[in-house]
Amino acid sequence: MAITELVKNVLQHATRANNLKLLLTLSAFFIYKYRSHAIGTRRRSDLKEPKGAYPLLGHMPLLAMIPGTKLYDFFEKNYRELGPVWSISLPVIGRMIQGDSPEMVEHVLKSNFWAYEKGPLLKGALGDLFGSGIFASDGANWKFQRRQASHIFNVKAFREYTSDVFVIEAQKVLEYLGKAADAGTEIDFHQLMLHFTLDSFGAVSFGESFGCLENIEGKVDFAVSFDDLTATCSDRLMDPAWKIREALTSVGAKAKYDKALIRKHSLEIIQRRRSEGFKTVSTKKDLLQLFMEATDDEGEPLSDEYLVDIILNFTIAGRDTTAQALSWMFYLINRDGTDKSIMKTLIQEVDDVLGDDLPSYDTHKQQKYAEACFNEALRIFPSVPRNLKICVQDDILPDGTKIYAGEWFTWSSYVMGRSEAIWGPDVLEYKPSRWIDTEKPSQGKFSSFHAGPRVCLGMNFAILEALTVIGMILQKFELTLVDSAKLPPYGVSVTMPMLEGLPMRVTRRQAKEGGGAVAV
Ligand code: HEM
Repeated sequence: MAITELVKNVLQHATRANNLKLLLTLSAFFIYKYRSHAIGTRRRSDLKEPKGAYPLLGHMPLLAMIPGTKLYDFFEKNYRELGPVWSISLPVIGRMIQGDSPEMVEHVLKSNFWAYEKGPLLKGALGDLFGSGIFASDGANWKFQRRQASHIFNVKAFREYTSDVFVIEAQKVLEYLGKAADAGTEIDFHQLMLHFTLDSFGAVSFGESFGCLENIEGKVDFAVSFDDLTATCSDRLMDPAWKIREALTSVGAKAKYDKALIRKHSLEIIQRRRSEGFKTVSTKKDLLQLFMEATDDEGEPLSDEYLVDIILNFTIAGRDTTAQALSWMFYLINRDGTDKSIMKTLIQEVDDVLGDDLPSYDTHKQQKYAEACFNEALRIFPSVPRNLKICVQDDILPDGTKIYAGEWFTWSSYVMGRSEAIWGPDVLEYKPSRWIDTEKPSQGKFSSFHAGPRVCLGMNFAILEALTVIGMILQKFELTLVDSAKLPPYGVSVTMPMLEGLPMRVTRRQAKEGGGAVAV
């Protein structure tokens, strides 16, 4: 009753002049309240912040002005100037507390795991890509998928199956390199690796390659839609108004089209598998078959839509990350200033371990130096350079910083991988030897594969895939950068793509007595 009276009163006095006064008073109130931080966020004068916050908008204008190819440099600069803990506030998204130290990362991802989640904002932005798959899920749904997948990834037959797939797909890479070497044409190594990992994933997931390596200069619809949708979803993470932007531009319709194409293609494969059954001459099964044979907690088989989500999540998780790491590794080894003995040691190991033979599931365990090269590249250019989790229970970080429910904890493996305090004075040097005969760094120190209960499930899978293709390429070819002085610009995404690819030249290795280089 009292409210009705109040509303009546306000309406009676709601002249144009009064409305203006009310509006001005409210605006003044909000501008004063949010004078140094974004609307909707808590004021945190206890935290260091980069200069340039606006009333109501917080750091949004500052972030919007940073060119995409300099985003992580902004984080690195703040780390140097403000220390490992600092914060920004953004409208709609909220307050982000950056904590770039191994202790903080271990605290959030391991010790206090249940106080942090992916949260609805991430699910909304990435939902078209991830659906209800493992990446965007929390709680019971995440737990169920993690349990299923952990089991499957440990099945020996599956590991052997993947190993065979990588060899078959890497052979197609060699054919392409052979042609480029003979014709003397430059290649885009980054694109080649993206094709290799997508085709390998097609074969591992669905039992059939997507055919990208057979059509390198052309376009495969699935791959194009997959890339475009990944880029669209990544852009959403930087733009609180993405829904409006997409509704007003053609981006929204294209995202719908891409999502429909990818899902239709995946569903067709699943339905074909259901009607025709799994044809195999051995005991080896692909990922789809293993998940189709799995049951949920009630003992029911998984639905087709759910299977699509699961398989697509694995493809997204494993495709770009591994291809990017391989590309940055070949860049780092060949760039000006890198010790030339690194490549020689790597080739020597390939010759010693593989000779003229094809790699197998067992040989990759002996490629210790190649694995060190791969990890060292992931330290300097982590495939997931920046990450975030939303706090769901008030918490205190190891340095005493409070973090309240609804605020984000963010961290950057890119920044930590370049920190002298964490890695020592030679941090910017590409130095695989730091991985040899030393204790494995903690997950907090080397966080490129994440940490704690949600640590990357495909780490060994990625290493196996990488070592297979590295070994097979170096058995037969020498690769050099077209411009060894140029740092390839990175693109802003959830991962770390090379914006302009990686132009390389390729020559055949000279045949050597006692094995090593042979003709393709
Ligand atoms: C160099 C290659 C790779 C890197 C650097 C990498 C890194 C990561 C990172 C940082 C995460 C955490 C993401 C997050 O939750 O925000 C992650 C999660 C995950 N990765 Fe990888 N990954 C790689 C390859 C792979 C491959 C090949 C697969 C699959 C075969 C895979 C499967 C997964 C899955 C399923 C998760 C989600 C785990 C969970 O939420 O419980 N990854 N990976």
